[in-house]
Parts: sequence; C-alpha cells; structure tokens
Amino acid sequence: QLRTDFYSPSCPNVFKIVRKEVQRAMMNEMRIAASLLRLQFHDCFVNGCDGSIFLDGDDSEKLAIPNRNSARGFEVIDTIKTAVESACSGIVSCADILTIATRDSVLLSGGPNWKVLLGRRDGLVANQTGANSNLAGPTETIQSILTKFTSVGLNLTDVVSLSGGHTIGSSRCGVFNTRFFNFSGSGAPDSRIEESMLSDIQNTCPSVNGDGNKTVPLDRNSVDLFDNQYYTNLLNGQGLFASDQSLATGNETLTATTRTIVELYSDQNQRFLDDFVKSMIKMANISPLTGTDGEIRNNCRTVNS
Ligand code: HEM
Ligand SMILES: [Ca+2]
Repeated sequence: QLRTDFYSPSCPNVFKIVRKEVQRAMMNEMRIAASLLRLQFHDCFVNGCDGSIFLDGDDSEKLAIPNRNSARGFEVIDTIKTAVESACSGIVSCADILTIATRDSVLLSGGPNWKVLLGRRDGLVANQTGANSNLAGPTETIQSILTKFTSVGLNLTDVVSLSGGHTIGSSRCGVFNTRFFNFSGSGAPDSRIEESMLSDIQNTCPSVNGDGNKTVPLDRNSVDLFDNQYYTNLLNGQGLFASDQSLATGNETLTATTRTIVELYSDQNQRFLDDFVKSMIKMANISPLTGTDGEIRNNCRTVNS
C-alpha cells in the first residue's frame, strides 16, 4: 500500500526539504544521524511506524524506560516538520518524515541509499507500556531479542543486520558499564571483552562516582561512518553491549547462527549494506496506518484537535 511516489503530486519537494534539514542538523552535530535512526526503530516497534514516539505527555513513549533521557532528535523532527509544512501544509505525516530523515541520515553518514516507501499516517495514541515491553535492552539474550523482532515480522537475519545500526552513534555509560566491572553478578568483567577496550571503558565509565550520562561510541573504531566495522569489532571482542557481543561470541544457542552472519558482514561491507537496506525497508513497513486511518498531524508532538 505504501509507495515511493506517494507525495509526487502533493509535495514533490519533500525529499529536498528533508535532506537539507538533515544535512544542516548533521553539520551542527554528526551524532544526530544516529539519533534519528534509533528513533525510527523505536517508533516502528511500538504500534507500528506511526509517529507515536513523537507525542508528548505523561503517558508518552518518550518517558518509557528505553527512551527516557535517551531518545533524542525530537527538535530536529520539529524543524523538518515546520519546513515541510511551509511548503505543503497538511500533507506529509510525521511518520513519513522520520522514514525519509532516517534514510538521509544513513546515506549522509556514508551508508547506502535506497528508495523509501511512503504514505504512512500518524497514530492517534502513544503506547508507553508497549515501548517498555517491545524494545530490547542491552543485557537481553539474542533469543529474547529475536522474540521481540519476530512479533513484528522480522527474523534472525534482521536482528543481525539491524544491530549494525550500532555502527554509528553513542551510548551513555550508565546503561552498560556493569558489564565492564561486574558482569551479570559475577564480580568480574565479561571475559569476552578485548583488553584495551576493557581498560579504556573502565577509565571512561567508572563504576563508582562516574557520570552515568557520559557517552562513548557504540562502534569504537568508526563512530560516525556507516560501515561494517561494528561486525569486525564483535569478532575482536569489542562489542559495547552484551547484546551486541553475543551475536559473535558466547554460550547462547543462537550465537552459532548469528556468528556466521557477523563473519559474512565483517568480510563483505556491501553484503552488510544490502541486507541493512532490506531490513530497514521491512522495519519501516511494520503496521503502517494508511487510507483514512490515523491523521496527518499538524505538530508531531500532539494529535490534531
Ligand atoms: C537488537 C537490539 C538492540 C538493543 C538491545 C539496542 C540497545 C541500545 C542501547 C542500550 C543504546 C544506547 C542508549 C543510551 O545510551 O541511552 C542504543 C543506541 C543506539 N541504537 Fe540500539 N539497540 C538495538 C537495536 C537497534 C536497531 C535495530 C537500531 C537501528 C536500526 C539501533 C540503532 C541505535 C543507534 C543508532 C543508537 C545510537 C543513538 C544515538 O547516538 O543517539 N539499535 N541501542
Ligand atoms: Ca561505523
């Protein structure tokens, strides 16, 4: 139902406008590309790709545990929406703006280009409970992450290729640093961690008296470039989260399967990029609202009155 030329008659300049605003935002702060990419993941896994993550309020998804003090980029979405509205008022949904902005973020980070399918409409409600339950955490097993992906129609290959989103962006120390000191209550760091990374992160993210909001790169050797370095890191024991590292090493049952894919992507950048695009298109297709369902929000933060 979604189509690449959905806005050709009604807002032909939407691509140019979004591209320009993403470019501007990245000039100001490169990391914003990663933040926008993550927003699409967190939007699509909760009520489908319907812009529900943009809604403000006490019951918002923004205040769910995986997003609170963590999800970012909302001001950039507001800026893009304002620019799009001034060119074609009431035509382009916030959900579609995010989809285009995400593609542009990946492309402008040196990643692949692709044609995005459009025609999503914006949802009328946020789902904070859904955000708390559907989004994966950094200490979850691959099996548990796979279950969450399967329930939105994605598979194990999608888990591995989309985890490659961690090729750009950063994480706060507080969400992962116990792994570097007291891994799952063992009193010791995760033994899979490569030694230079271990001392580096222990220094940057101390377990006591540290600033849990300090950030470190997810892809320690290539933080701003959209490439396959993330997978090479995993093979070298340099994954930041246990959930990343377990795709390549460890004693989980699924690791044998995911490691084969990690090796493939580490070996062939193009294969990673091709699979990432396929998985992104699948993810952006999760239960869109179309036709007369939902609405075209005037302001991404609130439903229309
Ligand atoms: C597979 C399960 C996943 C887990 C457990 C996970 C977990 C996390 C965590 C804990 C953070 C850091 C949060 C913080 O510092 O507050 C993060 C950041 C990020 N995630 Fe994931 N993630 C997963 C999948 C994905 C997917 C599918 C994508 C996109 C395709 C993605 C893209 C990102 C990006 C780009 C960032 C950095 C954001 C920024 O710098 O602002 N993640 N993720
Ligand atoms: Ca990278």
